[in-house]
Amino acid sequence: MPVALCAMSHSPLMGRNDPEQEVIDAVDAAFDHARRFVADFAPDLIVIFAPDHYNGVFYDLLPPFCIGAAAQSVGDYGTEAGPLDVDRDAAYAVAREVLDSGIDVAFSERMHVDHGFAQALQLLVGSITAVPTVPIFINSVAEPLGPVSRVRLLGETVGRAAAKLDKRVLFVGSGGLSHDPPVPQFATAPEEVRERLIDGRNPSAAERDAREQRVITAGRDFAAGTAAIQPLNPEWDRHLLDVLASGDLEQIDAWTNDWFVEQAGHSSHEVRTWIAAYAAMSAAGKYRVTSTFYREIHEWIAGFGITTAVAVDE
Ligand SMILES: O=C(O)/C=C/c1cccc(O)c1O
Ligand SMILES: [Fe+2]
Repeated sequence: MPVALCAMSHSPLMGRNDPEQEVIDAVDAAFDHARRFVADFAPDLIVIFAPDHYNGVFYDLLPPFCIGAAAQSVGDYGTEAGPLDVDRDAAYAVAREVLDSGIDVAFSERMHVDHGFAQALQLLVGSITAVPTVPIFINSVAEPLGPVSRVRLLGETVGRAAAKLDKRVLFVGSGGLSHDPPVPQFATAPEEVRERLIDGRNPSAAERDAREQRVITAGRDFAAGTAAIQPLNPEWDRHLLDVLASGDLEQIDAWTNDWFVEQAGHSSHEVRTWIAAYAAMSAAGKYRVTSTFYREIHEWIAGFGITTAVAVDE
């Protein structure tokens, strides 16, 4: 059955700490294009790969990957809260295929997700319930991380499983590109923050607000050039976009996790979601990137990209 792809950066600072109007207009136009692309494709199912930012997944039990058969959005940064419309049968089918292929994916009947999933679904299809989904969490934040080659293999297997579903499947990757927002690192966090990283579910409204305000302020400082945040790396971002568009994804296997951080910041690991989505596309054969948007947006602490791709009939 037909497959298509939309990979996009997210940033919860959108609408809260905005760049100049010309940039907003350009992003809006790119999202309009992506929305038309998705509407024209008319997916029966969205398989979405996204990270979490210590809102749904914590160090009390931290899998590299998790497929949700049911999922609940926490509604951080004003994103839509509540249950996603998860296609449970499809989630089980995908999980079986992934496990059969030897990839030890975790599985959840109550996955908690944050803006990584919700913002992408809201921007592309209007809501977290507009189209049935299979949500797939990819740890991109909490070290230690496995090699990126495993993400590519996960994506390929998910793509093979999706091809057997007899549905029109849109693969979405949500995250990246180069960026290093102040998401805490367990290794360097003070004790009270560590406790939150281990078991931080259901923060009070005041706790959530304080945390979000800290990131919004960091975005303002970054745009003003006064934040101690690793710079964006547009050259690295464009190289990644070129590699993904080339279809030669195996070259990514040689990239080390340290290299991602050196080049593009800790949260550049979020491009794992793009790599998985493109690898899923590759399982159906050759693909062609049909649109690419890229801007450095300091206000949103993001090398900000949006791409779409279609399968090529051979
Ligand atoms: O506050 C967080 O949890 C994350 C914020 C953020 C900021 C900019 C880009 C991103 O991908 C983010 O997740
Ligand atoms: Fe993120």
